Amino acid sequence: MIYNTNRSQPKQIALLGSTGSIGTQALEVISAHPENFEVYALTANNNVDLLIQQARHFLPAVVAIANPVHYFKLKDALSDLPIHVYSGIESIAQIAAMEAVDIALTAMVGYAGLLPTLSAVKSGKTIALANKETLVVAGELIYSLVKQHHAAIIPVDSEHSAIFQCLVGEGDNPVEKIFLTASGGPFRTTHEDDLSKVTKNEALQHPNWNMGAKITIDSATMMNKGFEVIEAKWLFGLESSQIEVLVHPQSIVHSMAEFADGSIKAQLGLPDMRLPIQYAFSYPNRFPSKWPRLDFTAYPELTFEKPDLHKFRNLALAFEVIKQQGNAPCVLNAANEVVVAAFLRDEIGFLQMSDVIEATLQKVTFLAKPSYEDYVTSDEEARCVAAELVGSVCNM
Ligand SMILES: NC(=O)C1=CN([C@@H]2O[C@H](COP(=O)(O)OP(=O)(O)OC[C@H]3O[C@@H](n4cnc5c(N)ncnc54)[C@H](OP(=O)(O)O)[C@@H]3O)[C@@H](O)[C@H]2O)C=CC1
Ligand SMILES: CC(=O)[C@@H](O)[C@H](O)COP(=O)(O)O
Ligand SMILES: [Mn+2]
Repeated sequence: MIYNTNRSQPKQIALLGSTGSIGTQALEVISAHPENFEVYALTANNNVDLLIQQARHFLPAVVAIANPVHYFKLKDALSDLPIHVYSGIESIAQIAAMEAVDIALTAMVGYAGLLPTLSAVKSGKTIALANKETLVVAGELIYSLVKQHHAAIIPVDSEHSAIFQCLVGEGDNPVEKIFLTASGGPFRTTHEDDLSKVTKNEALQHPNWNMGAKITIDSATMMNKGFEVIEAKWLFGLESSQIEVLVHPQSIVHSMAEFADGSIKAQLGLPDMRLPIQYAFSYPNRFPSKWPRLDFTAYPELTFEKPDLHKFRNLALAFEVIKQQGNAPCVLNAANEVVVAAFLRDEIGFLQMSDVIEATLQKVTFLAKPSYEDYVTSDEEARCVAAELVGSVCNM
């Protein structure tokens, strides 16, 4: 079988966040299909050594480092190669819009993904979206621009890829409801009273997935699932009442979609992000893979339970902000980035993260119909409020 469908040239991929967990796995996918995919651009923030190594191996047309401190080291290290070198987040946004780019993979973490994603959308690109924070912050704006510029967003997040795969072939059949599965994180069975004592190292031990530090903490607090509810709302045009979170500790059923006749489709597989990344690149085709496959007999029990919204207050807060809309999800995201960073620096405890987020949501000015500039100022205001609450300095 020939998998290079309808194309004489490999798809040119801009890997935004190539040094991270998603970025490095995306490079494995590209390496496995050199006839179909080529690296056009690589970007990072601080890990200049890995970026240099990746650039020398994959020979992209362009590389960029967000933190300008590393620019000269990067430039010097690649001076013998025909690679354009840039620095700053604006240059990453420009790369996402470059003519030659077929797919922009947004694999950078956090609010930093917003500007490059907006740029890719405004250029009508196909975006393989891993950076869920962009849709949390500004989902409404992103989707109005997607429509206007005929861009396409293909989800990479495992749950959303699962639902996307369930929807293929359904045409106009409406989805009645989706079930977003959640592992429950490392503290699923920890008693609520003991959460005040859990450590950073315990929180960084995800039961099923090996991911970057920020999303791993988000999984431990279940903020990740709250973000994913917001992400699903925008990706699939659903009301929050149509989205149910189901704790599924095995992370084998990646999510499910229920249709008008009561039929439920699920997508299953081992917890391995290479599959959703590859599908986002190959869609609407499926390419072969050599990664390990699911052996059902190794998982004789697939279990499901309701999430505990009292214990995991971040998930409850995410449902609250969905009701409020406006800039509330943007504030939620900014406060969360501040508290996760503070928790990772051992400055605050696990439960304080929800306290600070809740207080920040109460203090920041609510805007019902935010523009892009409003999102920028809301993000800044929320970061300052949250920083003060955790006892650190606001740098804005
Ligand atoms: N990891 C996973 O399995 C999954 C991740 N996601 C989402 O994908 C995104 C990436 O996650 P993950 O790969 O785990 O994260 P990592 O922390 O492993 O990697 C983040 C990447 O973003 C870059 N980066 C960080 N800050 C900035 C910045 N300010 N400007 C530009 N680039 C920046 C990093 O560069 P450097 O290395 O130089 O710091 C790195 O390349 C997140 O939004 C996450 O929620 C979604 C589903 C699953
Ligand atoms: C791999 C992936 O998509 C993560 O978002 C994962 O879902 C995190 O696990 P939790 O279900 O614990 O949030
Ligand atoms: Mn996910």
